[in-house]
Amino acid sequence: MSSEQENPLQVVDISEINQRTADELLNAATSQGFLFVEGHEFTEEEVDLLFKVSKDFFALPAEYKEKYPIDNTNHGYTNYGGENLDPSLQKQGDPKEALNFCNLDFTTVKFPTGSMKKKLDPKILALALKIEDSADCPGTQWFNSRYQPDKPSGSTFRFLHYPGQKSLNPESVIRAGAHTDYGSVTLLFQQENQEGLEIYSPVAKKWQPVPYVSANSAKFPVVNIADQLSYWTGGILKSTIHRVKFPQKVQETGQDRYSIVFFSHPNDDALLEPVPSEIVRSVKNRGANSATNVITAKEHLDKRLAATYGWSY
Ligand SMILES: O=C(O)CCC(=O)C(=O)O
Ligand SMILES: [Fe+2]
Repeated sequence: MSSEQENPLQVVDISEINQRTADELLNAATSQGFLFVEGHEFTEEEVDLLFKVSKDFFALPAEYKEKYPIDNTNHGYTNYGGENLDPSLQKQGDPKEALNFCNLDFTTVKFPTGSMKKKLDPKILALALKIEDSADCPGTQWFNSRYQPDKPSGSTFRFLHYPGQKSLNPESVIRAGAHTDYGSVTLLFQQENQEGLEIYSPVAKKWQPVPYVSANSAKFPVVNIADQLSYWTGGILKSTIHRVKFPQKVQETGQDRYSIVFFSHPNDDALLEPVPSEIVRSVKNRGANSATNVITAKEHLDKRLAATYGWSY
């Protein structure tokens, strides 16, 4: 494994979906809430191409990019300073720009092989949590039944660009304010020498950098648990707080940071109720287990977006 920095996160090989991999995933998801995955079958070429498309887009003139401003479905372009991920602490928006693709039509997505589809299958989490069968839904299908490709969801694909700065102005040291993600699971690609992502580790109880990690030239994407999975599991799965800093090394090189993120959300109408699992029932008074009014995935997303962008619905 090549990484200059120490890596506080587990690398989980998801090429086989079985009880062993599910248990490894559960271990990472219930401790740091962040992990790396290998055996995912995204090719180097695909990822490099996406970074190129992203770089080309952000290099366009502002007048062009601003023709597609973000709307209240979370789709479109956010200009520099246009998003505040930590409104409780930050007065100004983050020093970054972003392009969101929402309202994605998953019914037209063609998977190249059957095995690829299997690897994107949330069944691994059902196995991990040992979800019980109910009259209308086998336990292994509990998550799948809430991710129906023909139904609307908040799933969002996002390009991010943090322009390089050589300034040591403490005001601009945070590139993305501290936050948790709004969906169920997030997948993130980053590039070498553009570090800066940090988690507030539930294990170490302090900020820890998430290094760029690769092996045999394959990049390992970061996977993190987000709010909705924390609700579904009474807080057992950790929706860990994270932010993007401006590390000294990167300030010295003045390097831009580009990241590519996929926020996976269940169908809008999915209820954030506790999953039928002994593991989840055993935790009392946390997350969805203690909620008197169970909310839907969309209600949760709208609430978070309203705080981030100052929108009202
Ligand atoms: O750019 C990054 O590495 C983090 C982005 C992020 O956390 C987000 O957009 O939710
Ligand atoms: Fe995030």
